[in-house]
Amino acid sequence: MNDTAAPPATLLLVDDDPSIIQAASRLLSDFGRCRFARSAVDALRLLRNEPVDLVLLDAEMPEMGGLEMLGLMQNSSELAEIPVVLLTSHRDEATEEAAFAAGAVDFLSKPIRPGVLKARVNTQLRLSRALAEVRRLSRTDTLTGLANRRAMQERLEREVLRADRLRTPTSVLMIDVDHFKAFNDLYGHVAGDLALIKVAECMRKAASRANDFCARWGGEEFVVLLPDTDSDGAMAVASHMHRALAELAHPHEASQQGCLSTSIGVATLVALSSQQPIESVAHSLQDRVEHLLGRADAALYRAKSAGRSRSELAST
Ligand SMILES: Nc1nc2c(ncn2[C@@H]2O[C@H](COP(=O)(O)OP(=O)(O)OP(=O)(O)O)[C@@H](O)[C@H]2O)c(=O)[nH]1
Repeated sequence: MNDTAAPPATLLLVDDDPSIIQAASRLLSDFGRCRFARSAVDALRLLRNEPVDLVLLDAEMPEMGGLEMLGLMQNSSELAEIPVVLLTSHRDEATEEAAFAAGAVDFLSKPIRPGVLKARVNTQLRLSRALAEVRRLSRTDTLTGLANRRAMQERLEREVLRADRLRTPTSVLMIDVDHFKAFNDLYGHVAGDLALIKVAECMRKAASRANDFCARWGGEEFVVLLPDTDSDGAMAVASHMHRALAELAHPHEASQQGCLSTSIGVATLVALSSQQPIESVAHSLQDRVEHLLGRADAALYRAKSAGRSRSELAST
């Protein structure tokens, strides 16, 4: 009944009754790994430390019940998207309604009926995998496989918040392919698409730290986010990008360089000083992200005007 072609899942069983945990983990072992917790507090700790695909949660537990735990999960950005199936010995409509209102994806009454449990778990795992794939696709640029503009916007906002909290600098590169209209006109759109894929590969090579994040911003324009990176570091990454493209030497006879090149605008959000409280930052998160991108864009414009195939650093 379970989806045998699917990758193994991690299920978390939360119940204060060890016999339920034992029975459920035996029934569900075909789906992958079963983790268990005897209380909501232990379950929340585990969820914060390891990835879990589905939670089977007992509604009635001492100290903190399943509904309360579900409420905490729904209010946490890290945990809200993990599907939760609520298990309860109550069969009344009000309990079922309360489970769905609290954010449960399904509801099962005890005693557990093995066939029904397996079927419901199978359905929820398939749904959550499909949803994860939709989410991934909605954040990916299909041509280059890089993140898309929407994913970069979200990441930028998260990164600016993180940088404020940790008082670290953050930089962005705004990258635009030089004379790309002429490239398309000369070599055709298919060759143009292939060139964009090559540019994306060079970008990945140049911005290679684990937290560096590259996205296609639109058309032949890209943005790279460099967490924990000051302007010197960002200019160094920009140089790596120019070098990677020079080594690639992809012909572009309509450009003065003779090969594919980019112009880059670099902007850095300087770290808050230790005396500056986070609350003193006057502008909204969106305004700060826009301002940072605006500075990178203005620097990119200067790089284009100064002859292309170069980087310019935005003043702070
Ligand atoms: N092949 C291809 N071309 C694209 C894609 N997206 C945008 N373009 C083309 O990129 C070109 C961008 O042209 P412009 O904005 O005039 O800039 P440019 O020719 O690169 O000139 P500079 O930026 O000033 O160096 C346009 O011809 C777009 O059609 C794409 O996905 N594939």
